[in-house]
Amino acid sequence: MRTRVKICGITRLEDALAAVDSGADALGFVFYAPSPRFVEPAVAEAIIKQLPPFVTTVALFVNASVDQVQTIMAQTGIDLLQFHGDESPEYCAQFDRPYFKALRMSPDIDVVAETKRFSLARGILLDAYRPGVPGGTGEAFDWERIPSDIDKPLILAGGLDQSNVVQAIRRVKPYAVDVSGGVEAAKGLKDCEKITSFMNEVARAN
Ligand SMILES: O=C(O)c1ccccc1N[C@@H]1O[C@H](COP(=O)(O)O)[C@@H](O)[C@H]1O
Repeated sequence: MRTRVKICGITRLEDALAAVDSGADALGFVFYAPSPRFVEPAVAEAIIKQLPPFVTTVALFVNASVDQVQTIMAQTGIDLLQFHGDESPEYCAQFDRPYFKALRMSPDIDVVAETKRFSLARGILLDAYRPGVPGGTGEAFDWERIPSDIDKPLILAGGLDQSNVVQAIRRVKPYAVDVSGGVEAAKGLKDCEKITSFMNEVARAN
């Protein structure tokens, strides 16, 4: 099966359209104010309204209030929620929208047990662990640590770029890959050539 691609940290329409033109399946919008990729909901709304059909839009949250998630869902019409903090399964499941849960690969994490805990998640995203930083570190983790018996679609993230994504796909065989820093010109600004190269490499791996 073809590996799906999510390009995260979209803040500009031109980056969104470049990602779509290159074949990205999903676009991520970061609604976590401390992130350099934070996008105002009104800006995300304007971008989303100009997208062609059949592109999945994803809202990324880190320990957001219920009210914030609901407000952004209503304003942007986002398709899918990505919870990248310490949210509980009950918290994640309360919204009227499908979600996937990000797990950070801390030294003692039990990925299989955590995946079972988030039984209603549509997928599990695995990201690098750096204490005190919820994500978007640009760092990869040891893919050998990924258990083979995860019973949900696996989204691989963390330090992916054009130089390592083929190896990552062939080793891990994820349902999807998620990239942010690896296709940027500067934090929050995508580089169209890097997006194209990344997408070409994903196609080569499949
Ligand atoms: O992108 C961010 O700034 C961010 C902030 C807080 C939580 C997650 C964030 N991004 C997600 O982190 C992973 C890995 O990103 P990278 O490719 O290593 O830069 C990815 O899922 C982003 O969506």
